[in-house]
Amino acid sequence: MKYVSTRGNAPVLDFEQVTLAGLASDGGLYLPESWPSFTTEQIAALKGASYVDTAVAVMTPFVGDSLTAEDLRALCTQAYGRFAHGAVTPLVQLDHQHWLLELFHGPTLAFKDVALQLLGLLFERFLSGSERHIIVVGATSGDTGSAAIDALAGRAGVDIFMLHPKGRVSDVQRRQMTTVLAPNVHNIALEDASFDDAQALVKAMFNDPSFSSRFALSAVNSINWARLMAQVVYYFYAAVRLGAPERPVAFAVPTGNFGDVFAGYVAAKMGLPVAKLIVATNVNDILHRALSEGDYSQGVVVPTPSPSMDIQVSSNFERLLFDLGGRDGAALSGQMLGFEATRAMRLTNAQRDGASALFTSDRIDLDEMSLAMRWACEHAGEVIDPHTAIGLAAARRASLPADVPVVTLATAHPAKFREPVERATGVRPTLPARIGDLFDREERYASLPGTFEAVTAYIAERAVAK
Ligand SMILES: Cc1ncc(COP(=O)(O)O)c(C=O)c1O
Ligand SMILES: N[C@@H](CCOP(=O)(O)O)C(=O)O
Repeated sequence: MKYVSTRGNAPVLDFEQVTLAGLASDGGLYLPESWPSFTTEQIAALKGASYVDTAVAVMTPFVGDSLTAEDLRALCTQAYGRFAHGAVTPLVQLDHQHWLLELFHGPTLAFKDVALQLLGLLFERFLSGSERHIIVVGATSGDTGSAAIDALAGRAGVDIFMLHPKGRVSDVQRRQMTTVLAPNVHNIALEDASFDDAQALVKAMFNDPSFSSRFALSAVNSINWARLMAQVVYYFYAAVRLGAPERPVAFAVPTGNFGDVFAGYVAAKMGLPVAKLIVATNVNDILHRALSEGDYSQGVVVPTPSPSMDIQVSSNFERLLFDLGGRDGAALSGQMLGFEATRAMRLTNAQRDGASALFTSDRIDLDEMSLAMRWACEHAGEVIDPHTAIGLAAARRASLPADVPVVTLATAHPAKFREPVERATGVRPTLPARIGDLFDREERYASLPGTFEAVTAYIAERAVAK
């Protein structure tokens, strides 16, 4: 499998290269040069398959020659062996039509672990036997940071610099990052910044030749293709359990950077019968406006009780626009450069029509989010986190035929967001025993102004050069 950049002007790479590269050198994002396709029989053969078996089957076409089948299986077995549930991503039924797909049974209690546990092992595998030392730079609104740090802490050949917006992640999320004291982990709290500012700084580091030529930069955000590839798996795993390939299934996805729901789009392109992908946003609703009105214009980020979705520039939307716009790198590059200059763009008719065939969207406000948490607790006995609640609220409001199962992606454990959960439901979720002492652990992080100069100077002082 070969990978091409959305902006059409970067080298074509194989899977190993694309995993280590992260962002494309032309500022674009990599994606496969064509979508692998599964027949109905191949999907039916996944019935009863374990999570690891499903993962191997779904990811094999993407890894190409970079890993043998045995290697891929061994890495998946190791990555998913750390999950606290035997099904890895279990389904829980809420009522006759609605299910939760619990993606938070990994080490750091959010869906990010599904991909990042594997990505950490892929980095190790691809770096082993070489002298290379990679510098991972990442941005987090709370969950990617802890999952990436857990996956990379103490690994040889890697340093990780993780930027989070100071005061805009939950206390549990912050401590899950800042209490990891391994020498290769560097947490940076950006003062007066949003996640979007942090993400823009990360992209600027890749795009700045004088900085990026000094270090072997790599990415753990969903700009890295390998992240999305691993997330495609649970769409297959869930849909097959609910009747695919004979019965189409809809998914409601709490959305911010558009990575998780883009993985659903990839699953559909591969032949999985997906009835609808419901993109659920909080009041930071750039994606809802883009999908419902064609208006992709950046608003001011409003802090909410679902901080991981407080995002107004959704990196992976570029991948969708590229694919829907006929994969014209030059045209997409022009569209994205226009957005970068004016912070606004209109979707083309082809992009809008293409998106509306599969996607629908909704914007969920604070009251609707709390009501969904209360409904899940009172009617199904499930305590859910604010992000999941946004997905569930949109799922319950979507108009879908009654015979289509609707799966809401449960993206985080409620204990990561104890205050809003307790306010809505009266239940204060407890931290799982393995991190029960989180609030007794020592924290370490640097507070920096959110400027390119301050952050790159800090990294350059500590990072191993090429
Ligand atoms: C708990 C949680 N839910 C939903 C999202 C949104 O996912 P995505 O950014 O892939 O759209 C995030 C952050 O990515 C998250 O951490
Ligand atoms: N919600 C994320 C934001 C970054 O998203 P990513 O999927 O691109 O890594 C977070 O929790 O950090």
